[in-house]
Amino acid sequence: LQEQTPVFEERYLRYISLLGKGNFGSVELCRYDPLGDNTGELLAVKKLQPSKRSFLADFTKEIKTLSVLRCDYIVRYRGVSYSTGRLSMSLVMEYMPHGSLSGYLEKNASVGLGRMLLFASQICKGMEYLQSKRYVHRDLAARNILVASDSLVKIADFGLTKIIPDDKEYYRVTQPGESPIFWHAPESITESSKFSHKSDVWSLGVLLHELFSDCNRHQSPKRLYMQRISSNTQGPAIPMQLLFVLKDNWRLPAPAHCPARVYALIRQCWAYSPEDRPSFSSLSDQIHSIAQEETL
Ligand SMILES: C[C@H](Nc1nc(-c2c[nH]c3ncc(Cl)cc23)ncc1F)C(=O)NCC(F)(F)F
Repeated sequence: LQEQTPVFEERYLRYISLLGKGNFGSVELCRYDPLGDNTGELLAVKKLQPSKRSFLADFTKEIKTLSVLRCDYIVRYRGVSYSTGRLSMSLVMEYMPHGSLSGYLEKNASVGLGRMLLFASQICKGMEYLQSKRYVHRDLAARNILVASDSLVKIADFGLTKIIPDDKEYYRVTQPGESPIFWHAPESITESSKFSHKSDVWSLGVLLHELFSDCNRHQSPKRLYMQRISSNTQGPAIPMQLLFVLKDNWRLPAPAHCPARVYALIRQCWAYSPEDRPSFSSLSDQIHSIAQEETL
């Protein structure tokens, strides 16, 4: 890791509570309190479960990914903490007091159109920045957006992020883990498992659908897709059934109370062929003009 990686001494990281679990380990709320007087700052510490070597390699890659990112709309990396005892390391990030966007919207159903569009444009700007670094997030979903304040959200969870090689326009995944296929573009679901900035645009469309459904789990992408592909399919049939309805040009229906112009924008993100999908900067512009019209 680069020498400028700040190191937080484990002995001053005081555990407060568990923020959440992932298949890698867990994220804990800690206070970094070297003075021992509770004046230290709150931090989110991602602890890797003591596990297989591959996890450590991926973890180090995630740390390298995050450490070069400097953007107001991306969760801020703070450094690392080494635990001598367990010979493992933790990733230290800024703590976002309002938690994930999905949790926030379930708690605050009164988020108006103006703020929804503000959140959408912030996520687009964060994705524009990621694209400028040739990063493909690959796991864009409301559960992976964090809420800093009532007017600021940030993209988080770079565990699946890949860098597109300079000579290519996409990244091909060899070992797709348990992928969130209901957020994946068709070309990422088929055997080719291709991921690009345009497949991130597809996932952003699904994220906007969640946003304008207030992340209501009864209208979640997974629930709606499973209803459509007749929920009696189990196992391997699901990706194929999903591809079938997408090829047949079926898409998630407009969420209740979703303005027609917003749903039209979401549908652009779900163009079957990647090159027909808009760029993040075009999406930002369109969201901006919708915000001006709709909130007049
Ligand atoms: C496993 C962890 N899960 C959770 N994290 C938090 C959280 C609150 N505040 C936070 N501040 C900084 C961080 Cl990194 C997480 C949180 N809240 C609920 C969770 F279930 C996680 O990383 N989730 C991915 C993402 F960060 F994108 F939401």
